[in-house]
Amino acid sequence: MPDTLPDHQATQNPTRSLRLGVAGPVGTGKSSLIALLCRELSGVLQLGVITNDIYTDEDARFLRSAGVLDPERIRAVETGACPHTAIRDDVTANLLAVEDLEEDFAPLDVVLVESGGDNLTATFSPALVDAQIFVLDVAGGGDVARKGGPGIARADLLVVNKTDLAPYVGVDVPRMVLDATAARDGAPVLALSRLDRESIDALTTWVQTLLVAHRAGAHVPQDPGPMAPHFHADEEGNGFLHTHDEGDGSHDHPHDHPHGDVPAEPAAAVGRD
Ligand SMILES: Nc1nc2c(ncn2[C@@H]2O[C@H](COP(=O)(O)OP(=O)(O)OP(=O)(O)O)[C@@H](O)[C@H]2O)c(=O)[nH]1
Repeated sequence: MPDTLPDHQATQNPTRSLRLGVAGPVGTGKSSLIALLCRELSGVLQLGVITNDIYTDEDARFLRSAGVLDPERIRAVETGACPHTAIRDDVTANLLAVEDLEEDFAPLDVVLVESGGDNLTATFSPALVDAQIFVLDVAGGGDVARKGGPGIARADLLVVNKTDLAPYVGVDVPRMVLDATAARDGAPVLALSRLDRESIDALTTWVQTLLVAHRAGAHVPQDPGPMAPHFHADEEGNGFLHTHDEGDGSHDHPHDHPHGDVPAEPAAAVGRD
């Protein structure tokens, strides 16, 4: 736990929070990790949460029903058929949501932004978040961290979640952490379980230490780089290859769905890879 958290008055912009992204594949525990942070830190920090879902507010509803934060401080962005585009290329809808939250509950310390459950390489734009956590779980297999993409390699923190399940899925957690640390050139990797008090304390300490660095101007947001090309299924059971190489939301498939904004007409099938 850091010794002191400088208060807002000491910062250049008293209404500007630390914006912290949480990304990772479907079901690895992003919403649960955010709920955990809210439960642990809402007594000492002013928090807000933005969730991204394709065309529901399911994650926001889960978090509101968890009763860990004033429901008014949890807001949903419906992202349309390319959920990662809203956190990577066209971040407007998310930025507006973050700024509204910061204004309505000023001064906020931390705004957590959850990406829609998405593929293995989803990354946030540094235009949207100051830092990002990438969440894997042991159920995805011990190899996944080693095979990783830009989120795994260059997020500010990699979480290997649900370590309590490791004995049931035959994963060697210390080995997985070592592999992940090597894939990240030594950047931090945290083995986490909601049942393991020590790991929860390590997570909250990491966030508070980051907040101190952010307020001191010592934290420099990193761009983990563009997402790797990935596949989306379409309604006919075919699909298209989707890239973010140009960093402007452009990609190589014909389509009529919106990017990063509330969808006018949600598509029926979206590939989650
Ligand atoms: N055993 C165990 N289960 C966990 C842990 N953390 C989360 N889970 C469970 O994992 C499942 C998925 O968790 P979520 O938080 O919904 O995952 P998510 O990444 O937000 O899911 P999407 O938003 O659908 O991508 C839920 O059933 C959680 O209860 C943990 O530490 N241990």
